[in-house]
Amino acid sequence: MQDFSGNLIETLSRLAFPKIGIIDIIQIALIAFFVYQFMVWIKYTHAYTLLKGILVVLLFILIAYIFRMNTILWIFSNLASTLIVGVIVIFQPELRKVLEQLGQKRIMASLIPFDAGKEVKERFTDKTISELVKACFDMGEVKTGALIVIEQNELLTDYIRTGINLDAILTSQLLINIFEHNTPLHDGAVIVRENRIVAATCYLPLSDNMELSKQLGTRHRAGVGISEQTDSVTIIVSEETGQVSVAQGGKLTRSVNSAKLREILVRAQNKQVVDNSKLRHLLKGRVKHEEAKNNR
Ligand SMILES: Nc1ncnc2c1ncn2[C@@H]1O[C@H](COP(=O)(O)OP(=O)(O)OP(=O)(O)O)[C@@H](O)[C@H]1O
Repeated sequence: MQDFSGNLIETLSRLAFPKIGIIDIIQIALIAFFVYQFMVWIKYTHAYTLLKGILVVLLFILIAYIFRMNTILWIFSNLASTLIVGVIVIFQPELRKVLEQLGQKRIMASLIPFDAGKEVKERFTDKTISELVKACFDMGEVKTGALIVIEQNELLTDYIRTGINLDAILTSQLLINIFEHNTPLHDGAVIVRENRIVAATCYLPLSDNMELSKQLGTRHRAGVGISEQTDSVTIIVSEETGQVSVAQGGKLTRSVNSAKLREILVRAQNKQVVDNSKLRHLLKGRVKHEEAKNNR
C-alpha cells in the first residue's frame, strides 16, 4: 500500500503543466484551422462515405489489437502503405479541390477580424439577382434556351475547365447575348461565381434519375446532374416552352415565376451581417471593467 502511494506521489510530482508560448498558441490555431477545413471538405464531398469506411476499418484494427489477433495486424501493417496510396489516387480530384479552396480563402482575415464595424457578407449582390431574373424571363419570352449554374460553397473549377473562360461582370444583356442561337457561346452551360460569369459552353454531368419526366431533354438532365454532384443552384430556361426551372440538391422545380426565382436566389445569396466590432467591444468592456476596479 505504501509502495502504491509512493509511486502515485512520485508520478504526480513528475506531472507538470507544460509552458505555453506564443508559438504553441499559433500551432494550436493552425491545427484547429486545418482540422476545420478538413471537416468542411468531408462534409461537402463524397469523402464523407470514405471517412465512415475508414472509421469502421480503424475499429476493426482496434479490436484486433485488443485481442492480439497477430495475423490480422500483420496483414494490416503490410497493406497500410498500399491503402494510403490507393485512397490518395481515388480521391485525387477531391484533394485538389480542398487545396484550391484553401488557396482562395483569406486565411488571416477569417481567423482574425481586423476590420472594425459591420460587414455584409454575401455570395453575390442584389443587382446580380435582378440581372439573372431579368435575363431568364426575357429569354423565356422569346424561347431562347439557357443553362446557368451558380456556384455556392463547392468550387466548380472542374466544370469551368470544360468551357471557354470569360470572367465578365454578370449583366442580363451579356447572358442574353451568350445564349443567342447560332452564336459560338450558346451551347452548353454558363457558370456564375459571385458577380461574374466565369465561363460559357461548359459541359455538365447528365443525371440518370429515372424519375425525371421523359419530356425533358439533355439541358434539364444536365442541370439536375450538376445539382446532384455539387451544391450549386442551376437555372434552366426551356427552348421548347420558355419555362424557367431551377435544379438544386438533385431536385428540379419546374416552371417557377420571377418572384419564386428571386426567392431562391436570395436564399443562395446567403446574405449575412457580420459584426466585426464584437472583438473591439469585448476588449473595450474588459478595459472599462479594469478601470472601474482600479477606481474603487
Ligand atoms: N451535358 C451538357 N452540359 C451542358 N449543356 C448541355 C448538356 N447537354 C445538353 N446541353 C445543352 O442543352 C441543349 C439541348 O437541349 P435539349 O433540347 O436536348 O434539352 P431540353 O431539356 O429538352 O431543353 P429544351 O426545353 O430547351 O428543349 C444543347 O444544345 C446544349 O446547349
